[in-house]
Amino acid sequence: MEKTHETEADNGEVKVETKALNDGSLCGYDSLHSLLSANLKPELFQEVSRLLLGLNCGRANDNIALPESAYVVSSECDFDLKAFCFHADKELLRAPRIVRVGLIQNSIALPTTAPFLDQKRAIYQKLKPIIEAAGASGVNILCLQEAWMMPFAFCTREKRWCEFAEPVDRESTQFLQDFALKYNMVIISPILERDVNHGETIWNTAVIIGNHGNIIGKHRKNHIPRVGDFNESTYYIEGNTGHPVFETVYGKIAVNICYGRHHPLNWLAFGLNGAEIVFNPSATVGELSEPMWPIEARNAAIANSYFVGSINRVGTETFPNPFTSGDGKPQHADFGHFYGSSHFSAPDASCTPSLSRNRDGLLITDMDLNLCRQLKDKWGFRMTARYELYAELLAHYLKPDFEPQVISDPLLHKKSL
Ligand SMILES: NC(=O)NCCC(=O)O
Repeated sequence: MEKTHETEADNGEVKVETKALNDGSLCGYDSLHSLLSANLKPELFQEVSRLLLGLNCGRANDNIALPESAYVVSSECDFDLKAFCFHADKELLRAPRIVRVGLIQNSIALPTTAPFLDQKRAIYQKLKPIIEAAGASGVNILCLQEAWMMPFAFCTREKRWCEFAEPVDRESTQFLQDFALKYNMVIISPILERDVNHGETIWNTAVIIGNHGNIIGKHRKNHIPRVGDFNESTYYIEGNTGHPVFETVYGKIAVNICYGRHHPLNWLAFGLNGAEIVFNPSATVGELSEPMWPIEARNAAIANSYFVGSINRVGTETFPNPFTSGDGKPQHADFGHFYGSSHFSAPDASCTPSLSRNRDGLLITDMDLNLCRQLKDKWGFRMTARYELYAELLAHYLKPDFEPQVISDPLLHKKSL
């Protein structure tokens, strides 16, 4: 990381100096938004924001005020707290359907060398005030990050980390059920699942806890990465739960876990099943995916006329034994920096500024779900999608004798004069 400073020499020449920073910030700023806002003239920043964040009902996202107690907790417990609002047009025949949605990003609480039970308990302790702040702020639906109850140890390929896996009705779910009940809140809890009834198998799973503290259901990660240090297929395989949409008292929600965000058909399937908000709990690092991060979520929200809540871990998790990435590069003991930057994208192409790149955080956003149908009516993506064309292509593609439809230039191999 580097921080830039402008200095003026005696001859009036402006020199830009850079200073190395290793705190996970962007040149000393906690997000791209704050970097731009601090360095651009207001009229330029407004224009850049218009394109970078889009406009919602013709204007920039409004901030919303939260109870004072939430700000006090965020400063005492040192987590980023931001709150915004997506509006929809007023309709004559339907009342607004406004829900308050929260995303939590966090680093682990103890070194990965600490006893496992201590690590688990410390994460619970760390999350408690953040979840309480969400509840006290009236959050209706809250989503945590991928495998929130453990370090993201899947880079190591060591099987001892499987000990963190739990059946869906166990400790981590019980911990969250109390908050769901206390705050009348739906909670999405992405965990490492152990399915005892199916031979103790392990899955990357999101548990959906209803506002009565009940378990509504679960969804298992559909697409498992084999990229860089993301050696997750050493631990679990592709999910077998399809693309469920969970109808909750606050709206229809679905979960596209991390690497699934690179698969447009995965996003589409949740949309076809009627999702109004799709959460993307993730664990991903700067070097691998940061330029993709804001684009994929925003594109999914636009293409499928739903809201997307993107959550990423924060910080660097260092493991006791070094590992390699199979790319000839030196062995190392961490994934790199999990860059946080959790945010919401809306179907009208607008999105909120992101949470910090290097601090724990809670992002709260009000959204009028009427916006989903309004965008369907406006752009008609569902009506113009030509699904039958693609169904036919895919059916054909899956056959062993498939041949790509390529029309070659008959003069392809003719030498130029
Ligand atoms: N957790 C996970 O699936 N990470 C894969 C890397 C990425 O998709 O950015």
